Amino acid sequence: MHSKKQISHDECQETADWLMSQTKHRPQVAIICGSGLGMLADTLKCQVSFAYSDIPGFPQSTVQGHAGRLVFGELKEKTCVCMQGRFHMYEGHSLSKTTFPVRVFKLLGVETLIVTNAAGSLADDLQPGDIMIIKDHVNFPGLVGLNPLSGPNNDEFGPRFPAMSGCYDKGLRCLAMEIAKQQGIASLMQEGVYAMVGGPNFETIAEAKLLYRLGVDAVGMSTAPEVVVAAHCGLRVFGLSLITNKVVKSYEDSDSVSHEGVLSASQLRSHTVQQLVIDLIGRMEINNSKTTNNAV
Ligand SMILES: O=P(O)(O)O[C@H]1O[C@H](CO)[C@@H](O)[C@H]1O
Ligand SMILES: Nc1nc2[nH]cnc2c(=O)[nH]1
Repeated sequence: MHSKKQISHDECQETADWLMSQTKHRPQVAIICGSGLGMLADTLKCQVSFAYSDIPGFPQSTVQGHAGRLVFGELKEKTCVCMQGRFHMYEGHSLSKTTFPVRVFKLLGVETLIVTNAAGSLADDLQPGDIMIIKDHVNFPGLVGLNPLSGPNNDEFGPRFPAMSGCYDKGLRCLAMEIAKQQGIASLMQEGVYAMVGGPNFETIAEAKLLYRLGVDAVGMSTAPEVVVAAHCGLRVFGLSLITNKVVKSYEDSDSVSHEGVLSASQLRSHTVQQLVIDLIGRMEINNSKTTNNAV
């Protein structure tokens, strides 16, 4: 399952070329929507969308709440591409497949990647409905060698040993907090550390206690591989976790988490997340110039 075989630069290029032959949109910003957060894609103007099953080389989404569509369009004068549904390691995709879209985005000319996810909170002061700006992550699968960059390095994308110390852009984190204050939602927001675990089961109480002691603020089953690959190829990254549940970390607590609960909690706040992301895209500066906007 976790084959070391990397998807080659040529294979990524083939998919990018196919997409560029199907739409004149040339995205500057890519957005990966977390569980239940796919409605963000519906806000794009002049939309052109593709089912993942129609895109050469693309894996399929198998998780409820991940529609499986790639949507191109305009948002606040910027050209965007939005993944309505991401790929997770636990679905059985290799990590190279899981992160394949990120490299395709790079080849499409994307400069900034926005990742969103639904996550459980460990921090005492993060409640369901809160939004955590990801300032750093712990990539548990990566720490034991389940890393999308394992295998021969693809020098065309980036170096063998990429630094990860600044992988969540500080300027965008500050801008998001400023926007949250202006939108009156600052009380819902704080920065924190996201940990990726392999899933698909949720945490045992002992695992939850361990994560808590390690200083992890929120936990989920995605995002870190995408961010590692994005940082490797020089994309600027911004990440948000929508807190959908408290992780049960006491044997006295009879609460239990479910994916259905995660989806309904994320839908309750999806509009707030949307507004934040829309304004962030509107206010962020992009270095590469826009090549097209009005044609589909
Ligand atoms: O990380 P996203 O895709 O938002 O999804 C989160 O929600 C699912 C569990 O309910 C897991 O896939 C977890 O990673
Ligand atoms: N691992 C994990 N992933 C989640 N995604 C949403 N909530 C959770 C959670 O509590 N744990």
